[in-house]
Amino acid sequence: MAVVGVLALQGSFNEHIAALRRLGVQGVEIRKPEQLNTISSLIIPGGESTTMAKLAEYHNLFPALREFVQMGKPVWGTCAGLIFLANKAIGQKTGGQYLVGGLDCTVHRNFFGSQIQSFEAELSVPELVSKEGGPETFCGIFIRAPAILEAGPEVQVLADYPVPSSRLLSSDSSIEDQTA
Ligand SMILES: NC(=O)CC[C@H](N)C(=O)O
Repeated sequence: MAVVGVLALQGSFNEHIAALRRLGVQGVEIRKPEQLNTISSLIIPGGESTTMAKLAEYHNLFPALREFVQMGKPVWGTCAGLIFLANKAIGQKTGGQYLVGGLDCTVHRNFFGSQIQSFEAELSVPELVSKEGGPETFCGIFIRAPAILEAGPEVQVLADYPVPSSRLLSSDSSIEDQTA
């Protein structure tokens, strides 16, 4: 059975392990730097990136996570996990937070607002359909979701969500986000 590591500090790691199980893949909880040596791919789940970063720092995970990414091993980031993987983040709490980096993009931490503004939207995924078949759209679940505001030339965008230009203006990078 294939094995995938799931960073299990905070957030939806159980849900990711359950999703892997449904696909016939074993998810292994990762909490310590040395455990990264036992896996060849990793998922960083959604949750709360500031809290997750503090826990990762406490467990001295950042150097090992950065090395894992730099080795070119596959890493999937969901929501807070995406924030971890971004080279640059804006809208952070005072003092900022550590990032793993490796994904050439700028992410806005709480671009779509607070928890109560969470929503679902059908996203068109032509690239996935042409490669893998399946339905034309994918249901995106935006739970206090971050947004990628800029992506480097090597980043392949599989789906996007149109936002009103007023929203872009109100997500000024100089404003620190205190919404948690
Ligand atoms: N669903 C999520 O993972 C939300 C992430 C959240 N915006 C954060 O900063 O961590």
